[in-house]
Amino acid sequence: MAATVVCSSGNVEVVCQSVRVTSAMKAPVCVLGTGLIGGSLLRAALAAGYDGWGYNRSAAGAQAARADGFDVTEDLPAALRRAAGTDALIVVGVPMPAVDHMLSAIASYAPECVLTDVVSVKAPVAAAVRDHGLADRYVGGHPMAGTSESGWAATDPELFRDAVWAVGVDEGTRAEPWTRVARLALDCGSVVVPVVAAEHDRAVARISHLPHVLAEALALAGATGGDLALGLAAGSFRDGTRVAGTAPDLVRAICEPNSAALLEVLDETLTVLGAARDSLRAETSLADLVEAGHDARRRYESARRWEITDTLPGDQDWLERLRAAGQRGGVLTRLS
Ligand SMILES: NC(=O)c1ccc[n+]([C@@H]2O[C@H](COP(=O)([O-])OP(=O)(O)OC[C@H]3O[C@@H](n4cnc5c(N)ncnc54)[C@H](O)[C@@H]3O)[C@@H](O)[C@H]2O)c1
Ligand SMILES: O=C(O)C(=O)C[C@]1(C(=O)O)C=C[C@@H](O)C=C1
Repeated sequence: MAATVVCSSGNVEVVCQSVRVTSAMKAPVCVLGTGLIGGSLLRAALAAGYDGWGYNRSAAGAQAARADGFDVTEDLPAALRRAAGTDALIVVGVPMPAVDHMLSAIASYAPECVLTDVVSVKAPVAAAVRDHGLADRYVGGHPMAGTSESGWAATDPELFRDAVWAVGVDEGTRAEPWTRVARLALDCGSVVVPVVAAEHDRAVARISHLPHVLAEALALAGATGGDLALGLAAGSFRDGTRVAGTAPDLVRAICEPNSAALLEVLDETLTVLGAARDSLRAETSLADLVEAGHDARRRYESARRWEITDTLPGDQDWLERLRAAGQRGGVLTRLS
């Protein structure tokens, strides 16, 4: 059934006609790592009519998913053998340090399946995929959604609703696997931003990795103020430190593989903070920082994405055209 869908969340607002999709078009998903993101993806895909199963390294994690009625095993070769020789789409849902292990297993047990991932950095995953000889079947992915919680207990099939989901348009990407990954993102309720790995990594250093580092620093500043400071803390401290509640190992796995881009934006930010410090020391005004920051926040709030309607995977020059559209704020909201 075709329906009008309005997707609206923060700076994402698009109106689209959904397309007729039958369950026969939906090849199964095999999710490696059923924590917050992989587990939410498995649940969202099943809710959208996909078949699917998962792997979790811990018996307790797999058991928790099974208790909720999901088909999750702690046997990685078994999960992959089940995908081998089928049209299953493999989704790598683990943190960056565990990616190499997943790719080795994929190369051994399911060498022909199309694969994607949800990892927060894209160039390091793409390099690992090349090292394992899997590049022709890989399309990078990154759902821009999450919480500070971890593990199966935190999963939510609605996590990706109205989110943006970055899908890689790097040199050599093939149309058929790209379409499958983009369709999964759309079926999970997201809109798709086409982006090349290096540009993705520079962008997320600014809007995700720097905020994680600043949240840690802000949490420290508050805690150093002792009981009184923490007792007085209200909205600004709560919002600014929210992601410091994320598991430390995961924050490191998100930020450290993107160190070059993160260093660049950290240096920029230190310069801005240094100027604020100099102003306060000289007892002059904070106006420069505050007015520029206020304008920047308004730009974010009023930014509107637009729907890409003139390019589909497989069209002539589709990779270049999708890439250019993504850079200009375009999103794909449907695939025919
Ligand atoms: N948390 C977020 O907000 C967020 C958002 C978008 C993308 N991501 C990315 O998604 C991926 C998963 O993060 P998450 O938030 O779901 O974390 P999580 O801790 O909730 O889940 C991680 C999963 O990976 C598994 N895992 C970890 N190390 C492993 C290893 N060595 N071998 C096998 N399995 C292993 C864990 O058992 C768990 O199932 C990461 O790459 C992260 O960068 C996270
Ligand atoms: O909302 C959160 O809790 C998140 O941390 C999600 C968030 C982010 O916005 O920075 C974290 C890491 C990602 O790779 C993508 C999204």
